[in-house]
Amino acid sequence: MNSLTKPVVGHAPVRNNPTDVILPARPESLVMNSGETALIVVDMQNAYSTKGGYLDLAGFDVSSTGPVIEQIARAIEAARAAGVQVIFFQNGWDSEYAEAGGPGSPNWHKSNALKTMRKNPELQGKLLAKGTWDYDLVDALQPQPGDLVVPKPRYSGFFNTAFDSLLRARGIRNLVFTGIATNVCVESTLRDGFFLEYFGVVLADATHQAGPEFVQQASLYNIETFFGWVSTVDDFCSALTTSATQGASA
Ligand SMILES: C/C(=C/NC(N)=O)C(=O)O
Repeated sequence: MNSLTKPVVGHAPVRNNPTDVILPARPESLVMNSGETALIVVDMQNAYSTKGGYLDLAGFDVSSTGPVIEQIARAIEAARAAGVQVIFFQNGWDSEYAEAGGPGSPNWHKSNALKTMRKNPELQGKLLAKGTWDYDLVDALQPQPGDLVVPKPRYSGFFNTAFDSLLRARGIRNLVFTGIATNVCVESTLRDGFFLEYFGVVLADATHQAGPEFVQQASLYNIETFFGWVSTVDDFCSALTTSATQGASA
């Protein structure tokens, strides 16, 4: 049975409107109204995808993030053309790292960015601090008018941010995730969204893990099996194009 012959689920489970999109996904296809859907671009900053950025300096492999950036650019273009809200997350803290928390915060102990700076004092102030190259979104993925940018201080984009309010004010119920890292901020945000009744889908080929390849597979397994759905950039782009064509001829 392929994904299209499986049951179709979603917030709008009957396709009754030209702006409804059927997105092939695992474990089953989803019906999503494009006006109730946002494309989420998680932390596509130099820190997470560029050589010389935080993840690279902390010893994680970022050598294959180039194709992921290209896939995200395709998804963004298709979303903008279809009127799907694009939301960029940007992870990090103020230049004094007050928002990162001190020793009283588990974040201070677990953040590999903070640990890398403590081990290499010459890097102090350079990693994930607002206003630095490391914090900046990569050149190839820049917000345009109409997109939203949400700064976030922890792995989950729902924590201490305006994200949930921005979504609820716009009637958005479906979150289509891209970005880095699948197993950290993407999965954390998708999981929190699940608890808040959002339908979360990850475009697997527009994401990249922090760590060995098996954590990418583990995250996708977790999402497909417990928290949401898994699709691809090709399927997302074709679903939006098909819906636009049908809307135009309706
Ligand atoms: C490891 C890590 C991941 N962040 C993310 N954007 O998924 C971090 O921020 O330390």
